[in-house]
Amino acid sequence: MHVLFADDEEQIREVMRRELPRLGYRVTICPDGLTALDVLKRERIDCLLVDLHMPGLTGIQLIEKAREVRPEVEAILMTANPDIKSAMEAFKHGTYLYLDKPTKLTDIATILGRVSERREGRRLMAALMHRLNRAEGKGDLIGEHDSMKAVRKLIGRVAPTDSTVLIRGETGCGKELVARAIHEHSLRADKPFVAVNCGALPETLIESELFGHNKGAFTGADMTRVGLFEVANGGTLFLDEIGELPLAVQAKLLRVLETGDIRRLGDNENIHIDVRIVCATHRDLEKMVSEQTFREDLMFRINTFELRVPAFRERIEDLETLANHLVRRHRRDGVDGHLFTPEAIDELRGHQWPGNVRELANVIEHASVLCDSLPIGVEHLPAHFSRRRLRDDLLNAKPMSLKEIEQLAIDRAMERHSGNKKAVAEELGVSLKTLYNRLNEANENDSAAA
Ligand SMILES: Nc1ncnc2c1ncn2[C@@H]1O[C@H](COP(=O)(O)OP(=O)(O)OP(=O)(O)O)[C@@H](O)[C@H]1O
Repeated sequence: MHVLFADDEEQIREVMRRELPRLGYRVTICPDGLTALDVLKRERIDCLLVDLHMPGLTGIQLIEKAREVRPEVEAILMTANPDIKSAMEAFKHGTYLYLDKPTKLTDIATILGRVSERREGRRLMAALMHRLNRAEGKGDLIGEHDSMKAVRKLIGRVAPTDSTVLIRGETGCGKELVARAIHEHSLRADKPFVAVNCGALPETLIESELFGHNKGAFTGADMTRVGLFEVANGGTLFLDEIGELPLAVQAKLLRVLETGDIRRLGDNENIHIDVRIVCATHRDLEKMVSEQTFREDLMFRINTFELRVPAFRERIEDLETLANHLVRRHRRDGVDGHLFTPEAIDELRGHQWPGNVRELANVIEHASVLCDSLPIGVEHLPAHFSRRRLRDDLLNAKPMSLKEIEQLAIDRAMERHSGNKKAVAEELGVSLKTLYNRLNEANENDSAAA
């Protein structure tokens, strides 16, 4: 970390010149604010450690100007005459700490250590966001089918309100993506979007995950933990698979939705939170209400606005656009031109997609790994696609002899592996010699027939 230290007191400058490098930091020392600003314009400074009163430019003015040149720079202000007014002004310009002078070297070492960790945390966060965007895409809802246009229109309507939204649809059809889009188009877009899968946590954990707990609240609670409602404060909490929520937690959730207050496990105090709730389910909540496994009052509270995401097979016309989008998520190389052969698109279009777009995303990931250079062909798709095609061929064909069926299996495998006989023999479980014999026989039969 490169630290810029600015102070008009020579003695303290000398101490810092000697001690900061010992703590492992690169350091530039300046006698006043103007010189410091000059350095800031030329060098990549990570952290400012500056005196408040300096000739030319005060510490606060320096921090304010520094934001224009290096918005990400960390700033610590020191003063021998602290007062609330200057402290508030300093914090307004994003000062991290306001310190009383003289400050002990050990304290400066601790504070710089914290700043360094904070910077690392930010870097890690940026890297994770980058990976997340690569893995999940930027959250664009792809699809030009009328049903998807209608979904986008509804998102545009409901997003700017604070209404609770219930998203319905089969598993993998894009409910979380819709929830994210609602958040991104809302007035809360710059606040957190927190997603929790209510079905993925055991009943004992879900409550503390949502509401948090105090140290000692239950066996194993060895430290206080903030719940996801608090993490999402100001933003949106997406409760996926809401139908999986145990009845006891449903009652607590209803209370939170009605009062806006949560209480950590083991705590007596209420905490007021401002969170927009978006829920999703693939279950039939009405049926669950009649079976008394889902609270009717909670259902009425969460379905203020309902949005149904159509199953992928109902908008299969979007397959090619979606498939292209998903390939781009995985490939770093040139992704222009034809990404799929027409045969591969036909294969994909013929599938029923019970796992919806998630299933397509998995198939595309599989194909992307196998395909060295685009376009993706039938041979890159998972084996069940060609088995399905073989089965369809057999079902639709007129009666065939065993020999003809064998020949069809060989033809399909040859297509799949682009004529690579070793791979074909392996897949069909025969030796290379047997495969050559069968191919020769087929050629002889073809010539005889001609
Ligand atoms: N319209 C779409 N455009 C682009 N990608 C999509 C679309 N729909 C779904 N996906 C992708 O498909 C995958 C599954 O989507 P998502 O997680 O939103 O589905 P879900 O309905 O919430 O699933 P589950 O019911 O299992 O929670 C994700 O990788 C998502 O990015």
